[in-house]
Amino acid sequence: MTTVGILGAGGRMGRALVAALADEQGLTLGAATLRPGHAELDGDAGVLAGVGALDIALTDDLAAAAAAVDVLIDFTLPAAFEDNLQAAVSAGTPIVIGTTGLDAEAEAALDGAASHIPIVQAANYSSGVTLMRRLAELAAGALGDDYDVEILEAHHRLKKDAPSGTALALGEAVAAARGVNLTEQSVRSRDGITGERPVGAIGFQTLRGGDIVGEHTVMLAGQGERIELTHRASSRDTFARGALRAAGWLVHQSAGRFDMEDVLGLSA
Ligand SMILES: NC(=O)c1ccc[n+]([C@@H]2O[C@H](COP(=O)([O-])OP(=O)(O)OC[C@H]3O[C@@H](n4cnc5c(N)ncnc54)[C@H](O)[C@@H]3O)[C@@H](O)[C@H]2O)c1
Ligand SMILES: O=C(O)C1=N[C@H](C(=O)O)CCC1
Repeated sequence: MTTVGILGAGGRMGRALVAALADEQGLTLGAATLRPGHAELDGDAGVLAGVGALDIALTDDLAAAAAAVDVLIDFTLPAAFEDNLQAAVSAGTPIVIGTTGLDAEAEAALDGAASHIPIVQAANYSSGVTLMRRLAELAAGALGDDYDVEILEAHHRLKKDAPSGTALALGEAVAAARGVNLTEQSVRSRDGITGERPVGAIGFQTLRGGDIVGEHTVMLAGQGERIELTHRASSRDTFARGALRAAGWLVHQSAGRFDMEDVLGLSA
């Protein structure tokens, strides 16, 4: 049995992961952390997740949690990321990263850590979005600059980062297909007299409201037609199941940096 440590077990995704683990074959909850000062510290992780007692106490002792399990899963916040990664490296424990909104410094830290431990990172652990990235790459490469790409995303009102990590990953797929740099081609807002749309721009539109779990559309608009690739997540369980699948796969890998395409066997 593979033991899993959930970092940020009090969050929306943390609770979804603990709940999904309760009926997952071959994986079991081994540790669950909360941020220091959290009101539920020392409580039971299963009770907080709404699936009944699992006999795993919620802790803020990151080092002990990392040392106690076979694999860690991090869906927290960028501010917690550095400590989480350092704890994984110090304990030699593989880690699955779901946290989005990471900056260039955090990405560089990931590169360094990947020479010590196996790491999977994905902005979206659903199989559907993993396939959609491939479809977006194929469509953008085939259609070229005559088709304007706009990436639309919608999430719940509590989401803290924008555009979503998934939208940016879809943008990277389009940029790779076109052989351009995403940062140089991105248009993230429009207001006032913007002028005509630059050829080759990759636009991002962000919507926030209510309890929307996560929706993404890649629109490729040409003359007289447009294609729209859309993914709608209706439950966080789809992200949680994907991350658990990644965790089960990661414990059999050597040190290195992987993504969800590697986990699903879609890598070229
Ligand atoms: N990759 C994916 O498939 C996917 C899916 C959903 C969400 N996400 C991302 O996961 C992250 C979390 O999303 P969420 O909706 O669960 O947010 P959330 O705000 O509900 O949860 C984040 C949790 O992290 C906790 N936290 C902060 N610092 C901590 C620390 N030092 N130790 C332990 N816990 C700490 C917070 O207290 C909070 O409970 C976001 O970055 C989000 O974009 C990724
Ligand atoms: O709820 C969130 O936050 C989500 N974040 C990920 C992202 O930023 O792409 C995945 C979808 C849900």
